[in-house]
Amino acid sequence: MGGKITSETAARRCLREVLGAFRGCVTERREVLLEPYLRGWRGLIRFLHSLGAVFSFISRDAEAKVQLMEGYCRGERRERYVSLQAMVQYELASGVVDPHKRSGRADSGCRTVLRLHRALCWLQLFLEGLRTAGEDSRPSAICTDSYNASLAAFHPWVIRKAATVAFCALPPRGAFLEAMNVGSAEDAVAVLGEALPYIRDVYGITQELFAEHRLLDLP
Ligand SMILES: CCCCCCCC/C=C\CCCCCCCC(=O)N[C@@H](COP(=O)(O)O)[C@H](O)/C=C/CCCCCCCCCCCCC
Repeated sequence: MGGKITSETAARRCLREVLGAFRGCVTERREVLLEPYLRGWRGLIRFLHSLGAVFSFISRDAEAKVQLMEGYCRGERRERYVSLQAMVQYELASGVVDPHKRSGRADSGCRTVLRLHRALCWLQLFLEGLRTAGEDSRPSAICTDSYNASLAAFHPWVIRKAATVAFCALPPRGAFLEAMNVGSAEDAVAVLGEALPYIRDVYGITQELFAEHRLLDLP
C-alpha cells in the first residue's frame, strides 16, 4: 500500500474531465476527435500524478505522447489532426507512415496514438475489474492482471518489471475508489459504469480504423 492522494480537488476535476472528454470524442459520423481524446488522456495523467511519485515514469511517457499529439493538433497542419480518421488518411497519403515498412518515424501521429490506444485497452480492463470486483479485491492485482492481458505484450522485460513493482503501491479498493473523489465507493463505481461505454466506443472505433489500414503493428 502506499498510493497517496495529494489533491482531492484535482482528482475530482480530472475524473470529471475524463468522463466529459471521452463522452465528447465520437462524432455522429463515428469519427474520433483528437482534441477531446487528448483531453481525456490529460485527465487520466493528472489522476495518475495524484497516486504518487512511484508512477511518474509511467506518467512521463504518457505525457510525452500526449504533448507530441497536442503539438500536431495546434501546428501548421492542424486540420489534418482534427480526428483520428483525418490523421490516418493524411499520414498514409503523405508517407509519414507506411504499414509495409519494418521501421518508421518514431514521432508519427499514428504510431503515437497506437501506444495510447493500447494503453486504453489496459484501462478498460482495469476499470471493469475495479467496478465489478468484490470489496476485498486488490487494485494492484486487478491492475497487474489487466496489464498482463494487454499492454505487457508490447513492453520489454525491464518495463514490465518496473510496472509490476509500481502497481504494488496502489491503495486498497476502498481507498482507490475514495481517491477518485466523486463521493462514496458506490458513487465511484457508478462513475466507472458511466465512463466505460464511452471509452469502449472510442477504443472499438480506433481498433477498427487501425486494423483496416494495417496500422496495429507500427514499430
Ligand atoms: C478513471 C479512474 C481511474 C483510472 C486511473 C488510471 C490512470 C491511468 C493514467 C495513465 C495510464 C498510463 C498510460 C501509459 C501509456 C504507455 C504507453 C506505452 O506503452 N509506452 C511504451 C512504449 O512507447 P515507445 O517506447 O514505443 O514510444 C513505453 O516504453 C512505456 C514506458 C512506461 C511504462 C508504461 C507502463 C504502463 C502501465 C499502465 C498502467 C498504469 C498504472 C496506473 C495505475 C492506476
